[in-house]
Amino acid sequence: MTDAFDSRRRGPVAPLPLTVLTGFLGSGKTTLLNRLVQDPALADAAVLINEFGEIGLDHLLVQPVRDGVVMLTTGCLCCTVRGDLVTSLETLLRDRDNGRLSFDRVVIETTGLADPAPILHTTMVHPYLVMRFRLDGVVTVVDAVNGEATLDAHSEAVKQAAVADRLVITKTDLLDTAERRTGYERLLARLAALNPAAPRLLGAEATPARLFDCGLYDPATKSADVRRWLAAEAYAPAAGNGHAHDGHAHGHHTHGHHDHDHGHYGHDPNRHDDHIRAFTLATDEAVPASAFEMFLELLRSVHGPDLLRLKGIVKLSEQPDKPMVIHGVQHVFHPPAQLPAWPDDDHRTRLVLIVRDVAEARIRELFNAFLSAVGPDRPDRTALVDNPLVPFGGIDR
Ligand SMILES: Nc1nc2c(ncn2[C@@H]2O[C@H](COP(=O)(O)OP(=O)(O)OP(=O)(O)O)[C@@H](O)[C@H]2O)c(=O)[nH]1
Repeated sequence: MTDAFDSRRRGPVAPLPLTVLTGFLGSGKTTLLNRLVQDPALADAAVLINEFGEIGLDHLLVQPVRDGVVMLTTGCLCCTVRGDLVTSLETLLRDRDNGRLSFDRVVIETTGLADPAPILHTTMVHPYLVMRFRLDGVVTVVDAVNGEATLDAHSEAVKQAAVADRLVITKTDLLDTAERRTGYERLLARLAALNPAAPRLLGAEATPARLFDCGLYDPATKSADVRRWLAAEAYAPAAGNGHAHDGHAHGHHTHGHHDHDHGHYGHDPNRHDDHIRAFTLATDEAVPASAFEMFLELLRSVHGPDLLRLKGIVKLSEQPDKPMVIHGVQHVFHPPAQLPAWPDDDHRTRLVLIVRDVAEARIRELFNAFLSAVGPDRPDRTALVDNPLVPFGGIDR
């Protein structure tokens, strides 16, 4: 069957949660997966890996199901990626639809050097896959000992940390010298600044319960848990719009309480993480759908690759009681979802952004311009979009 409808249930099939597991070369992804696949909590999962060999499944009493797919005694399916990822996912879905395989979630392990964004794009942009999967979250593995050096040397590693919903810290057992422990403290502070909202889980804390279901929908309540998903409180205060949060990291699973100073620490001006900013925008004001769409379009077209992550809940003028939830990774946006009601008493538009090499003030100004909260020295919305002489004026870097 090749459409999104399951004839047995006569209706659209609920999209399957998809988790992307990323992390730098040697950070411990395979070791983590090896532990996870043995957990009965992954009995309903299909895990896509590059090679069975890497994960050393031999001792787990595997049962080959078909070429490239084995089932562990726990019920977890391990599948090697054959050809490209899209083909592998389509084949898996076909097998599931035909009752040949049974799974209710998918985990994809990326190769260490990979920028996770293309994988997210693949599943969020593909016209069929986007109907069948919903992004549950990005899990990024970071090595406690080598993590700092890796962040220094590789901008991809910084990006992997910045787009994560969960950070798993491995190799803390190797923090046996004062020097390593100090380096580790610095690493934690850097991760907190790069990605304030992502819980940092140490080795054994990285259980399926904490790694999965970090998407918008809470499977326990079958409703959207916007507060948890957005975690806006974890970000630095949303200064400048009068609706600032207090900016403290939410306490659970975080280790050490570090001030979020937007990455303005350290002495090396070329540090990759100094290029990353994480912040929130918030407002009470409702925004017309067309204006908000245009705001996103401008963000996307001008800052696309540098817009690492954007999540938000938006109060539209047309339907202020039914907020819209948006979710984007770089220039790709998940189809927006409309909620039947506000999930709690906080009825403000809140956007959380993680960007690279874009001044926070620029995006804040653009946002305010679209809200028509025009300052004397700022272009208003009309000037931004209607003035042919100043195309996209005022939103350069
Ligand atoms: N001491 C210690 N070693 C670990 C830990 N996690 C992983 N390792 C070791 O680190 C090395 C790399 O781990 P892998 O799990 O292969 O890392 P990976 O991210 O899959 O590596 P690539 O597939 O090369 O990207 C292996 O030798 C592991 O045994 C840990 O928590 N503590």
